[in-house]
Parts: sequence; structure tokens; C-alpha cells
Amino acid sequence: MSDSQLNIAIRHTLHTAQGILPMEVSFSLEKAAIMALTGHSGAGKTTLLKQIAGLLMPEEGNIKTENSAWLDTQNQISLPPQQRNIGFVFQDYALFPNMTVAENLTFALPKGGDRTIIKELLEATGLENLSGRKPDQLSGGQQQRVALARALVRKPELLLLDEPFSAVDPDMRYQLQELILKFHKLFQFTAIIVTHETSEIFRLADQVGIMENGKLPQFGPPAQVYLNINQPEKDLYIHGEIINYTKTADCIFANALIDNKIRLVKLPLGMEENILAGKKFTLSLSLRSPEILWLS
Ligand SMILES: Nc1ncnc2c1ncn2[C@@H]1O[C@H](COP(=O)(O)OP(=O)(O)OP(=O)(O)O)[C@@H](O)[C@H]1O
Repeated sequence: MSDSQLNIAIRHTLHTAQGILPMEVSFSLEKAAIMALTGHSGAGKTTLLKQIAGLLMPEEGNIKTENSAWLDTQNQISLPPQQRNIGFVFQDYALFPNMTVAENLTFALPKGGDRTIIKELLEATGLENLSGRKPDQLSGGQQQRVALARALVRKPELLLLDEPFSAVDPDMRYQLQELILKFHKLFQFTAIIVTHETSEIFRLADQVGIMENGKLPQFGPPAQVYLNINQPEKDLYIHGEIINYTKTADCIFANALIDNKIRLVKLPLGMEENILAGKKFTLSLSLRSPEILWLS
């Protein structure tokens, strides 16, 4: 086994409206990587998340983390969901309606667990003042913040998010993405997020997997995957701030602060006056003619 934190190999038979579809997926993720999982409806994304969480048993496969085997069908190993160190966030919040925000979080804490995590999560989500409210007294975005906080109470090593922001407006979506990045920095979990939004994939993910008919034919860093696939895509606009840059004979390499991460960006010559250190910028990453390449 490689030194990846998460190794997944699964075979299953999907029963679709069109008939039987063999599912075959394998990939590895480094510790603390964020993977986006995307692809057409019915491709098998939710099924895969359920198999990883232990909510659905695949016919054959292995799921191994750094320290344990969650699934090894050959050796009849399949840990129940509560023994896999996982947090799960669904599209529809799935909060307990009869419990307050604080109670929803406390419910997720193991018996005798340290309650300081609850305070920490309420603070980080800005929900302290709402901690006594029940879910029906919260907006969709606030409910999703509670769902995210609740998924992190046990400090999971893997966070699974199934289209978590599809029911909120674009502004709230942006804020929730910020919150994921903030939590990721704090807790360093590995994450798999199902999303259909290309900008979200570029904003959050180190790796993207595109699922098609139960398979994962495309997997890799977003820039690599999207620049390789032969399909027209809309341009992306990325906001950032240049920290410094180096000029070579045929291009410019710039370190830029983009969404709280330092990224190396390769730019064409002739952009010098646009990329002075400290200057805020918007890069247009054209996926059709990639003259500006996102490198890391
Ligand atoms: N337990 C199961 N066993 C076999 N097949 C299943 C099972 N659950 C769902 N399926 C089928 O597998 C296919 C993939 O479903 P899934 O919900 O994983 O797709 P998806 O990629 O998440 O789609 P969407 O983007 O619409 O949520 C569907 O045709 C579904 O009917």
C-alpha cells in the first residue's frame, strides 16, 4: 500500500432505470486532501459516498485508511459506520428538528467527550447567539452551518459532503465554502465533496474525480483534468493577490494568494505591469485556450 491516507477500490452492480450498470472505482487520496466528485446524475456519486461511509455494502472491495481497514471483503472485514472515523453532510441538512443548535451538536459528541469542541465549533461558525434555536428558526445557510459543525464534532479524519450547498443562494454558498476552508485549516481532515459547480471544484479541491456510468475515468488535480478533457467549458475567473514573481525566458511564475492558499501560477510574458507584488487581480483561466495555467 502507498503512503496515501485513503485507498479505495470498489466493485458493485448498480440497478439503474436503464438496467444493470457495473460500478468499478479505485483511487487514493493523500492525508488532508480535498477531493471533488462530479459527473452526471445517476453516475454513482452518492452510492460511492454511502459505500465509503459504511451505509451500503459493495459486492467487493477495499477501503483502507492510514491506520485501519474499514472494508476488506476478501477478509470479511466491514466496519459499521460508527467505527469509521467519518463526518457526513447531506444536501438537506438532516438536523434533529426537536433539538436546539447546541443540542444537535452535543448529540454527536461521544459520551463523556470533551465539550470544548462544541464551543469551538459554535464560535467558528458564528452560531453562538443562535445556539438555543431550533432548526425551523434558522435560514437554510444557518442550518447548513450547523450540519457542517455537527459533522466535525468527533474530529473525523474523513468528511463526506453530498452536494452540501445546492439548496442555498450563491452568496451563502461562497460563505459556506469559506467555512469549509477555515475548518479544513483547523482540523486537517481529508474530504470528498460531491458538487456540480466548476468554480467550487477549483476553489476547494486538490483533486477532482469525474464519474461516468459507475466508473471514474478522470481523476487528478482540477487544472490537469479540465485542461485535458475535450469538451467546451465556460471560462473561470479567479481572484487573488500576487506575492512575488520570477521571470524566465518564456514565462512568468508568480506566487499568488488565492482563497487563502499560496498557489504557483504560470503566466505569459508581457503581463509584468499587471502583476506587481501586492496587487489584487482577477485571472481569467480559459479552459479552451489555456494560456494561463494554474500549476498548484
Ligand atoms: N443500493 C443500490 N444498489 C444498486 N444500485 C443502486 C443503489 N442505490 C442506487 N442505485 C442506482 O445507482 C445509480 C446511481 O445512483 P446515485 O444516487 O449514486 O447517482 P448520483 O451520481 O449520486 O446521481 P445524482 O447526481 O442525481 O445524485 C442509480 O441509477 C440508482 O438507481
